[in-house]
Amino acid sequence: MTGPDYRVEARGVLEAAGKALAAESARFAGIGWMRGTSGNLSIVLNRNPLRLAVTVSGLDKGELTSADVVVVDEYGRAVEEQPRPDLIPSAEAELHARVASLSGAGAVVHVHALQAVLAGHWWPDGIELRDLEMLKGIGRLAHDETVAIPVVPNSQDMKVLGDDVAKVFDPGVPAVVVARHGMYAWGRDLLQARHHTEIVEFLLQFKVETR
Ligand SMILES: CSC[C@@H](O)[C@@H](O)C(=O)COP(=O)(O)O
Ligand SMILES: [Zn+2]
Repeated sequence: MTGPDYRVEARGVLEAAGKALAAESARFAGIGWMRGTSGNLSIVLNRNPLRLAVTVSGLDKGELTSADVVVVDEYGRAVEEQPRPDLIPSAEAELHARVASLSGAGAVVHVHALQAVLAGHWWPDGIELRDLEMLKGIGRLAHDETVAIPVVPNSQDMKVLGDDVAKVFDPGVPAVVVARHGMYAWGRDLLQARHHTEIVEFLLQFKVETR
């Protein structure tokens, strides 16, 4: 393992990740993008083998604590060696791992943000955007360039969802909409993943409201 050895540094690393994930969840819940138990977040702890700290499943995302975090592998399965092996990782942990692996991102955000769901409804084959200043916030041009946010159909099978995301994955677009479900966005760290989430939701709201 090239990153932190969980048996030695595990608790400190995981606690810091759990603290960051809980704070970020509360932030997204506060703006209505993680209503109820919806949404989940992850931070990549190690690349090879892939290990992510992911939020636990089924809790109110506005009320997570730093302990509500699980270490998962590339299939989203909880690894054996961790402080709380009894905790259940997010039902979507496998998709987080797939996105992290496809994109090389350091953090992945999944929110049930309404404009993403509406845009996925209107443009199920991809959402085209152009000539908007906010496109610069996802590393694209504000003028004369068309950027398409990919859309995949929803599924309860994370392998199917992951394969669909892989088919439409664009390394120049740090987000994908899951139709009738929500949005995944990612970045080099949790802060950039947050920024991408906020910017894409803004862009999608513009698109929906000007259709
Ligand atoms: C109303 S939450 C629906 C869930 O199935 C899922 O889509 C979600 O975002 C949260 O799942 P979780 O397992 O708590 O991470
Ligand atoms: Zn979801």
